[in-house]
Amino acid sequence: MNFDLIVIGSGPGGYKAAITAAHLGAKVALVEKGLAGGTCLNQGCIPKSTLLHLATLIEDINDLQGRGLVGEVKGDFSAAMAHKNAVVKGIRDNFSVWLKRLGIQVFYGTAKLSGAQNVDVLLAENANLSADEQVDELVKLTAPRIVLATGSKPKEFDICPTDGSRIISSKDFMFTLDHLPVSVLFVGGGAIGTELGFLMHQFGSKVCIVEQGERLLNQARIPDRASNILERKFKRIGIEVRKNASVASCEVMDDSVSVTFTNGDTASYERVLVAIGREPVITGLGLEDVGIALTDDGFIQTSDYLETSVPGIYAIGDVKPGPMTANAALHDAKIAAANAIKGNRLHSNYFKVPVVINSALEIAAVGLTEDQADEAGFESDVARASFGGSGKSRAHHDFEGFIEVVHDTETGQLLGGCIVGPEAGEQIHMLEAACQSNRGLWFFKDMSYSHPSWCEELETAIDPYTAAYSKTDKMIFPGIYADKP
Ligand SMILES: Cc1cc2nc3c(=O)[nH]c(=O)nc-3n(C[C@H](O)[C@H](O)[C@H](O)COP(=O)(O)OP(=O)(O)OC[C@H]3O[C@@H](n4cnc5c(N)ncnc54)[C@H](O)[C@@H]3O)c2cc1C
Ligand SMILES: NC(=O)c1ccc[n+]([C@@H]2O[C@H](COP(=O)([O-])OP(=O)(O)OC[C@H]3O[C@@H](n4cnc5c(N)ncnc54)[C@H](O)[C@@H]3O)[C@@H](O)[C@H]2O)c1
Repeated sequence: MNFDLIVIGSGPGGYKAAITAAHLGAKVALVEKGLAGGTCLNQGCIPKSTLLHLATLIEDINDLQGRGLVGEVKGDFSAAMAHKNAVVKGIRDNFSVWLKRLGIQVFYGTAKLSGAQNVDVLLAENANLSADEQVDELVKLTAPRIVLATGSKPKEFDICPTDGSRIISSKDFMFTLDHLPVSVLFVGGGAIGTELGFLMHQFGSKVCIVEQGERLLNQARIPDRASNILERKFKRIGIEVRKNASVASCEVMDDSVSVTFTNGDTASYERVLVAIGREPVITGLGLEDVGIALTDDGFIQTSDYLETSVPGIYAIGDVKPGPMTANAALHDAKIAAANAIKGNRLHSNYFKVPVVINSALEIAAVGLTEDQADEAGFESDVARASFGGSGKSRAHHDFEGFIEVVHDTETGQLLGGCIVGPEAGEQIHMLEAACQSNRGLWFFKDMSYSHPSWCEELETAIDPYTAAYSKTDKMIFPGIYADKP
């Protein structure tokens, strides 16, 4: 069967690439061997967001006790997991219909490259089909362009190998955990440790996070201030954090896991959840047969156009180097699909892609941090505001959080920033748009805001700086302030 484009994997990378190509007029095949929607829909973003919404509501409602609300709210973990399953199933059941409407042909089966323009699909043992619907059939697809979007899986920790029961991964958490453990140790204080750790704490588990690095969320794009405020809140609400530490040994007992930490301390937990990162899914894809080069750590190597070492084959999302987020996979997908159909023109640029963590505080960042801006040669400065004094925070009785706006002191160009606080993951789009405009700091000055709103603090943050630039008479940016000397 001939197509213009074959996409392997139906996660956010795969489905967005298929849709983008279909919108550009291409005849597209999409192949999926597991559950439609990939990691993000079935064991990542969507189920996590469903559960964390409940966890945050528990906190918000209980924080307002005695301020017009009475009756404490408690989580029901089993019911929450059932609700999460229904939400995910609802989206997944609609998946094929949605893609079919766009003219995309979906094949449920395992794909393997059999040439630079050929994909063999074994239609068998498909999780989306019932036992009677299963077919064991090889379908041969051809297309001049192929997109690999096969995603990633949890990394194993050899000291604590997962058994799907006492020692689990985030995948086991999403698929098999149906009751709330009394206590949980999270190995890894990254995105999963901080998000699922907060979630389980809110439902009533006793949570400890052990992180080998010197801070939580130890990634370049999240500034120290954001990690620190989250850690302080964890301590305040009773989540234990062990930094610069790991697990030295781990023994599974009848009803618990006995753990010795690297500093010699010992403790027992009902469950251990290992979240020390993820690794690309490449086994059985036939990459060696067609000569696709890998990086030293096993990701599919790509050019800035997201093309692999074999012309016409692209790789996107978690399976290639770069941020392992749905946000990045969606960004990649638009670029790779457009390049595949229209010729290589677009480059990936992860500074444009926000990172958002939904934990005890919502943390969102985009662009360059101050350190990254300095390293890149900018004369950077950081404009700051805290939410504590704002009308919205007082109205909502929700005072924690801040805004940092990184900008170039020479030109006022916005370079990036971080927002910590309510709806940070929504507010960050304002900062992202501002960074992409040539209005610099004036972007926030020119806006009219609703009041009270969280976003008006963006103007509060940059106010002292625009005043300073006005005095220099520099008219670097167009806009209502720059136009009127
Ligand atoms: C607990 C958790 C929470 C997360 N929360 C967020 C979040 O809130 N926001 C965010 O941006 N990111 C989040 N992520 C990360 C996000 O889920 C991933 O970055 C994203 O799913 C990657 O998309 P992808 O398309 O590259 O791969 P995936 O979503 O992993 O999809 C790959 C698909 O390819 C299929 N496949 C693999 N091999 C083959 C083959 N040979 N033939 C056919 N099909 C194949 C797989 O079955 C899978 O369905 C989270 C991850 C986890 C684990
Ligand atoms: N909101 C989101 O965007 C979101 C949410 C969840 C997951 N994800 C993505 O999924 C991927 C996997 O998440 P993750 O939390 O597993 O990885 P991560 O890379 O975010 O964090 C892993 C953490 O584990 C620590 N670690 C590694 N080995 C350790 C050890 N032996 N002992 C103690 N700590 C150790 C690392 O220092 C790191 O801080 C990430 O790349 C992340 O981007 C994204």
